[in-house]
Amino acid sequence: MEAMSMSFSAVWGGMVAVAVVATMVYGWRFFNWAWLRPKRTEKSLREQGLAGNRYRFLFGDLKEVVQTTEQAKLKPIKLTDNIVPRIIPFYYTAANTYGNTFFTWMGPRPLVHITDPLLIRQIFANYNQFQKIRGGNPLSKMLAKGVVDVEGDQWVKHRKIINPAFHVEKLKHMLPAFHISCSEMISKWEGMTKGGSCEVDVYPHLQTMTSDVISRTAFGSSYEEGRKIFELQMEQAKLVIQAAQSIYIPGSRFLPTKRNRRMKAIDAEVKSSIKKIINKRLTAKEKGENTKEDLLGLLLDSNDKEIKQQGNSKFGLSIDDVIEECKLFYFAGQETTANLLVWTLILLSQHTNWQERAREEVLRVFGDRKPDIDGLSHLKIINMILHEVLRLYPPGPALGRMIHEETKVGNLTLPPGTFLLLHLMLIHLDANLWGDDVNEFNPERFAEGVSKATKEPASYFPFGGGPRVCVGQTFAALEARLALVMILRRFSFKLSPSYSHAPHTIITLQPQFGAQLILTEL
Ligand code: HEM
Repeated sequence: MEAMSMSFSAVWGGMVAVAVVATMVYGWRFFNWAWLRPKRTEKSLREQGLAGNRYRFLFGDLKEVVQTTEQAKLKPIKLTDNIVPRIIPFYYTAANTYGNTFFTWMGPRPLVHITDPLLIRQIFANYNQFQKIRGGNPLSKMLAKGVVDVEGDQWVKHRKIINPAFHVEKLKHMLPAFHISCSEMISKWEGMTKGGSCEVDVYPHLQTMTSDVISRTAFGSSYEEGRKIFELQMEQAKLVIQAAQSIYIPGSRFLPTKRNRRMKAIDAEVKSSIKKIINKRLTAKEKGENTKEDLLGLLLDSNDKEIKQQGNSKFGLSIDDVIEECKLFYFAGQETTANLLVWTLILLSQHTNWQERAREEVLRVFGDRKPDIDGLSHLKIINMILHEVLRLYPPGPALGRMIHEETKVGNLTLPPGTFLLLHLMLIHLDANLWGDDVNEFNPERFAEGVSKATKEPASYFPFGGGPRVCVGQTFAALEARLALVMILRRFSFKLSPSYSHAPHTIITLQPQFGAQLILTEL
């Protein structure tokens, strides 16, 4: 009996000892992660001459970034004001305090801010070393994975299969789908103006149009189902942003919170809808039916070709991969193009001389004719205008990267795990690069092309750069040009007195209170 009780207490004692050691190990790891490592990094960055914020336990600058952004969003600004302090108030103040390259803290991670165009070009070129930011809440991935979410050989494989779907030769066949979506929007506006003028918040209309374009071009005849997917993806985007604005506690994605449950339900529904569309398509293909030349069809074809060429299915995408790519097209291609169009209409409302010049060009090139790919590719004034809008209002004002091993960036040596923020917009607004009129809307600066518009040719990055440059760039340019042609031909427009200038970012750069314009039928 005594022996039994002794062995019980020995076991109990052992368990307590294990628990104490485990607590100490995890406690130490946590302390190292949340305090010692960031402090060591801070010391090393300062020793290398880089200025930045003092590290604060666990949250770093996260709370202030959220607070200052919320604060900035409370008030609209004047049309002539610099928009940077409203969009990234915290980083704007830090840049003014510390200079061009500096660091802040994203939780316990150092965030090094880069505003040197040559350095950014190097980072884009070395895409294996400088990868997309990972970590945080794994549920955020539910919005879209696909090609944006892979690195190294996997990225090469995805990109190789996706690229052919976005060749201009293929996009040509999507022009009718662009045209239908755009005509629907124009008809709605005609219904509102009834031959005269009226105030329209054009932003939601442009969003519907660009989502319709993606629904039609991604899934062809199944675009009604595509629309439903789009709505679900929009809801998911809002939930992902909420999740991204808080520190992620490992394992908390499994908790049955309202947000977690909704995110998982949306993900399941989106995946199942896309799977149904794909299965229908595969059955049609097996029967030898003519499958449409939409993004999904092109993706499936390109995938088949790659597998046949390499003789092994591991070189192709799985059906789950294809689903993720389709989800990604909504996310990557819809808001971005809607934002480009909405800022274009806002700027042309202010700068009516450019609106007139653009309209003259449209009437000269097309008259009443249906816009074709040739004409759209030769619109010089419209092209200059779109370049200038993307300079002043890039849909992605800054891009994130991270490093996984000690890496040299310029003359800095950064530790593994460092995040980098590449400030495209700050470069687009740098007077040293663009001249004293940098804050003015002046499409003329692009009259001789992008390379002649700045003192340093590699200073314009609305579509990113290097091998991971936006795959949908020509798609977006074509869609935006066509939409502008159709709008300019039918309406003149100016800002309504009820418009408040309030650019803000929800992943992309948007007008916070909409875009109220007075449309007048021509
Ligand atoms: C005005 C419209 C658009 C802008 C300004 C834009 C901007 C960008 C930027 C800046 C990147 C690079 C991101 C980074 O390096 O971290 C990117 C990547 C990407 N974009 Fe776009 N985009 C637009 C339209 C589109 C469209 C219409 C699609 C597809 C339908 C699309 C699909 C993608 C994809 C798939 C990637 C990831 C490429 C990769 O990682 O290899 N984008 N875009």
